[in-house]
Amino acid sequence: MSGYLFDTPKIQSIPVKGEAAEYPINRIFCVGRNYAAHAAEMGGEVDREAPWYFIKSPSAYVASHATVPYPPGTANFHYEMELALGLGAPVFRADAAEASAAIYGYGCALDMTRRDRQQDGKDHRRPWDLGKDIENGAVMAPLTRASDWQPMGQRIHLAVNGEIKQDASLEDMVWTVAEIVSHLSGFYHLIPGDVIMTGTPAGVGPVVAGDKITGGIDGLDPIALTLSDPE
Ligand SMILES: CC(=O)CC(=O)C(=O)O
Repeated sequence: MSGYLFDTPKIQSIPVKGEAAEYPINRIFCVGRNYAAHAAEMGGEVDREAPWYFIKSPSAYVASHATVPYPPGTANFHYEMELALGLGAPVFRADAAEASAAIYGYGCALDMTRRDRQQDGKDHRRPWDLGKDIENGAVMAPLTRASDWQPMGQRIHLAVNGEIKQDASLEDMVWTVAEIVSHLSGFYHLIPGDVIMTGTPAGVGPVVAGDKITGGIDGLDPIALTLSDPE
């Protein structure tokens, strides 16, 4: 082969606290309904048998503190504040201890959602791609290495224009990060660069052009996103 027919998109990467090099994104997995109160506000229940997932394209990534246009194809665009983790070692069919040891770091994330398109998918028993896989819809703040921070029931919160909308504890997660990585490794050969967003607590809601979203998890770099007018 003598090269590609056209230029390929650059690899998306997340800054890491205290590191010059960035964390290159391979895949973005997202856990659905990992907080009972959010499952209830969506009219559902958590699945206690096993976690379940949807996927966002790496090209959906945007760095925290960006200003991005209100996306096309929705009249009900929602924020979802989440804890994200990035893997730093390969794992396949890992137990919880191996899974935990493979986590490179953690960061705040926003799983931006076209709620109307997601509902459409649910109503017609179709996939959620248009609801979840959104350009600029996988927002991530810089990662903190796992050696410097571990999830231990820290506060997770989000505000829109300064008004608190989501406020919970990481202890409320149905599936722990080790359980999630272990379970997902039963389906994929997970590798460094694979990112997992671990689900959102209750209090999701709509945003409009001009809104500023800010969020945080105690001990991690905060996250922000501002919405400008649609293109
Ligand atoms: C019901 C959802 O929006 C799924 C999801 O993104 C989450 O629970 O987090």
